[in-house]
Amino acid sequence: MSTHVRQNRLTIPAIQQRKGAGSLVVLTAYSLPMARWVDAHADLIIVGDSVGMVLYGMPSTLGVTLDMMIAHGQAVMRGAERACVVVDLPFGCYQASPEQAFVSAARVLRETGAQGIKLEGGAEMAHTVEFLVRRGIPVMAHVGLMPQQVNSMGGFKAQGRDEQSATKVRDDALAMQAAGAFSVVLEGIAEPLARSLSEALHIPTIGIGASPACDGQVLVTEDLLGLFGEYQPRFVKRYAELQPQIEQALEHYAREVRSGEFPGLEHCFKAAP
Ligand SMILES: Nc1nc(=O)c2c([nH]1)NC[C@@H]1CN(c3ccc(C(=O)N[C@@H](CCC(=O)O)C(=O)O)cc3)CN21
Ligand SMILES: CC(C)C(=O)C(=O)O
Ligand SMILES: [Mg+2]
Repeated sequence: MSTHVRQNRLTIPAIQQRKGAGSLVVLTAYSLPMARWVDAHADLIIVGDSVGMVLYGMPSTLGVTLDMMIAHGQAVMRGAERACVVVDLPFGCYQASPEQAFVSAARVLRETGAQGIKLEGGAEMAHTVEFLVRRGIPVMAHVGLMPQQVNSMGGFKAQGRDEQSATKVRDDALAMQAAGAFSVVLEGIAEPLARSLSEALHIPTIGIGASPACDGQVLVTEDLLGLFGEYQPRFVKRYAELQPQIEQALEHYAREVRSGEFPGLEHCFKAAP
């Protein structure tokens, strides 16, 4: 029996090779139970820094730390066994230098067992991505609407809607591909731009608010389950409304505790005979 390298998991090269071979299913997860549910259906799981907004109520992703990402990455790795898993590098742990990015990314891979990292940025991050990739760290790029740049963008605003902005997004994506990224997330960009980029690039494009022509699609899992109601970007489709069910169950429990209906004797331990 093999005691090491248990690899019935989709690999990074397998994901990269899926270019043009049917849509990749990508979802986020932050916890063990969500990772188990998602693992049955997704090719790739992203442990997103959106965790800060979805689970911690932060106003943006800027408050998320590397320690938080590692803790959530560990939980997800315990729950997922067949999907490929990549972890977002959070704001401030990779932008300063290629060396800083390497130390952060190495911690993620070493402490979580995830196969790759994702980082936001375009041409300005190309040198860093090349530095990581040449040292054995698979990098997923993320261009277009970059939530970690919310302050300079003045909000979560779609990108690439005019010629100048489209040229910037295109240059960013091409720079990430040239630097060796195995795939690129296209977030919040004009549809025709996402379509033409998906045709132009030889690495798989994963769209969120991008285009059906992307090589894969990603959504924040809580968004599609109706478990996150703070805001609703245009690109979210709700496949379930779980919040009312949770509210009803909790209301029922509270009512039964107050009326004395719960717990029944069947929920209690008998004395020793
Ligand atoms: N739950 C969740 N889902 C996400 O998709 C997500 C996060 N959190 N956190 C990190 C970023 C932030 N994202 C967001 C958040 C809001 C909008 C939004 O409200 N967009 C509006 C207006 C866009 C515009 O002005 O151009 C929209 O209607 O889509 C978009 C992306 C995407 N990411
Ligand atoms: C939506 C995905 C791509 C992401 O970056 C996140 O969840 O943080
Ligand atoms: Mg993210």
